[in-house]
Amino acid sequence: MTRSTLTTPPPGAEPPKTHPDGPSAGGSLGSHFSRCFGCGDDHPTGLHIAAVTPDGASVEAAFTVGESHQGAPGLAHGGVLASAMDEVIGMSIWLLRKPYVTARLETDYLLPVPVGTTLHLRAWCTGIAGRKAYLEAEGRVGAPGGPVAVRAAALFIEVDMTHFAEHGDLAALQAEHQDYEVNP
Ligand SMILES: CCCCCCCCCCCCCCCC(=O)SCCNC(=O)CCNC(=O)[C@H](O)C(C)(C)COP(=O)(O)OP(=O)(O)OC[C@H]1O[C@@H](n2cnc3c(N)ncnc32)[C@H](O)[C@@H]1OP(=O)(O)O
Repeated sequence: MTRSTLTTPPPGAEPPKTHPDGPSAGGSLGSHFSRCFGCGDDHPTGLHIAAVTPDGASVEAAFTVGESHQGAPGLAHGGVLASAMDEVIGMSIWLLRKPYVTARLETDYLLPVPVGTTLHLRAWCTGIAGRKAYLEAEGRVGAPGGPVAVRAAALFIEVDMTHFAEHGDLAALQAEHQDYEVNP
């Protein structure tokens, strides 16, 4: 991965501490929002990514590139692949049960990905420094051990729930996150 210094954990970064309320090893993560483009079951044209955590610390998902994901004829659009990376990275940091948002996403495209290909996605956190979380992801062709087609590195920033209330749709947030108080 040709990641930049901005997505590389600084000296002294700590390993992530997963939350006891998060899924245990082998568990599925579920969707964080039903209309999310990446994972929402109710999104009509979304990616519908469903992930599991093999170890409670990283996430894995399979994503099959469809007709609606094309850029060049018959080949996946790079922005769609970056979205899939962003989604699994976001899922992996959600294991900490703290709200984070993407601040920076770097993507390496190593192989063309034809329509019909199933990418085996994996994401994990490489360190936490204050509000900053450093994360990586990869997409492998055809099998979990297949050739790497896409790699990503990201910087996510921890926010509080008011971020979503102030900038987003508070009613939709409350409808699906009753367990969170916006102003505790
Ligand atoms: C519905 C409810 C769900 C609940 C939760 C569940 C979520 C469960 C999974 C989600 C799965 C979805 C996966 C997709 C995730 C998305 O797509 S999120 C959507 C896309 N991202 C955004 O909309 C974020 C937009 N940006 C912002 O809101 C603000 O810029 C940020 C990122 C919150 C930072 O603003 P801020 O809080 O004012 O912080 P700021 O002081 O500017 O920066 C803090 C530090 O980070 C650094 N930094 C900030 N931005 C950058 C950058 N781009 N590059 C490098 N460094 C940066 C700063 O330099 C600063 O460093 P230090 O000076 O401390 O060393």
